[in-house]
Parts: sequence; C-alpha cells; structure tokens
Amino acid sequence: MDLFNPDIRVVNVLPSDGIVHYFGPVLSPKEANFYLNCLLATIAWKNDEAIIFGKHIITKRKVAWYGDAEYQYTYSNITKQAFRWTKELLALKHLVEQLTGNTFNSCLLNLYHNGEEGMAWHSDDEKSLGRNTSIASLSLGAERKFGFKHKKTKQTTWLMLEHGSVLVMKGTTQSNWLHSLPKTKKVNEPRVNLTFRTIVT
Ligand SMILES: O=C(O)CCC(=O)C(=O)O
Ligand SMILES: [Fe+2]
Repeated sequence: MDLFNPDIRVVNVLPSDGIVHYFGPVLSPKEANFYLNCLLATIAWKNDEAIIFGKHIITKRKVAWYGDAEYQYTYSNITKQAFRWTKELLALKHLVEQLTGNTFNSCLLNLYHNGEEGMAWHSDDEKSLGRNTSIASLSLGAERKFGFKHKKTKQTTWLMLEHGSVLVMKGTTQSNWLHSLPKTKKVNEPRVNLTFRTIVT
C-alpha cells in the first residue's frame, strides 16, 4: 500500500516523560472511507463488559479483539475472545508497522457510535503489554479530540485525531501519562479506532 503522504513530518505531542508521534492522515480519504465501511460491516463488534466493584458494567461503545491467533484472555474479570486477523486488518497492521518500525501481534478495535461515547482517562499499562511497549492507534471516521494528562504534574495536552490518521505511544508514555477520548455533543458520526499492541505471554 502506498502511504498517502510520503513527506510526513512527525510531531512529538508530549513535552516530556514519554513519546507520542502523530503522523496525521496516512490513508487518502477514499482509502479511509473504504476501511471505515468495511470494518463497520465485517468486524465482530460487541459491547464491552467489565465487573467493577462487583458490578456488571456493559459499555455503549463496542469493541473487538483480533490477533495472530485465536486466544482468550481475561481483563476486568471477564474472558474475551480474540479472532484471527481479517484481510483488511492485516493490511492496516502492515501499514502501521511500516510507518512506525514496530511489529504488533494483536489489535483492540473500538467503535464509538457518536460523541456520546468516549473513553475515560486511563493508561494501557496492563502486565500483558510489557513495559515501555509501543501502541499504534489508527483512527477512522469522525474526527475526535484526544488528550494526554501527566500522572504527577497533571499537565494536559490535546490533539485532534483525523480520519485515516496514525498516532503512536512509545517509551515511558504509559507509565507517566493518562490518555482519554472525551465525550462531545458536537459529533454525531461514528468513529472506529484500532489500537495495535504486542501482547506478551
Ligand atoms: O479511541 C481511541 O482513540 C483510544 C482508545 C484507547 O485508548 C484504548 O483502546 O486503550
Ligand atoms: Fe488506551
């Protein structure tokens, strides 16, 4: 696949204590539309579930796990099933691997139906991800605001994640920073986000 813009200038979003590279759109609008519609139609979307303080939570946001192998894993006390890469997910994985120089063995997909759905402040620092792991995030659909908040200083920085864009979180980012996708009344269109990860066993 050709990268939409071969002359990409990478910007480090964080002022310190981590590395976040935002590549901007790396797919043409036509390619990004193709993948958005394809993923909306073909991915095994499910409402995410968790058991938090003994309470069974079901999210409005939908999720799906894909990877190198069909495997099961447990988080928030619920066992989830991962499926094998589809043709399109594999193509997108190769694109982000080429772009970032990292390799990934799994992907968490999120479907936000509109701006009423988002993701609260968190870091992706589960044990299964290993330390200082790289996570590459590909965004399709509605442009949404994305933020980083420093765990100690509370310094916060925001950017917009564009249709067809890639962002990579690297180094000590997960140890030192939280990230979030705030809810917004301004967005009425769906957004699909793919976070490519390396699960270590
Ligand atoms: O939707 C996004 O851009 C972020 C998703 C995210 O942070 C996650 O899945 O851990
Ligand atoms: Fe995250």
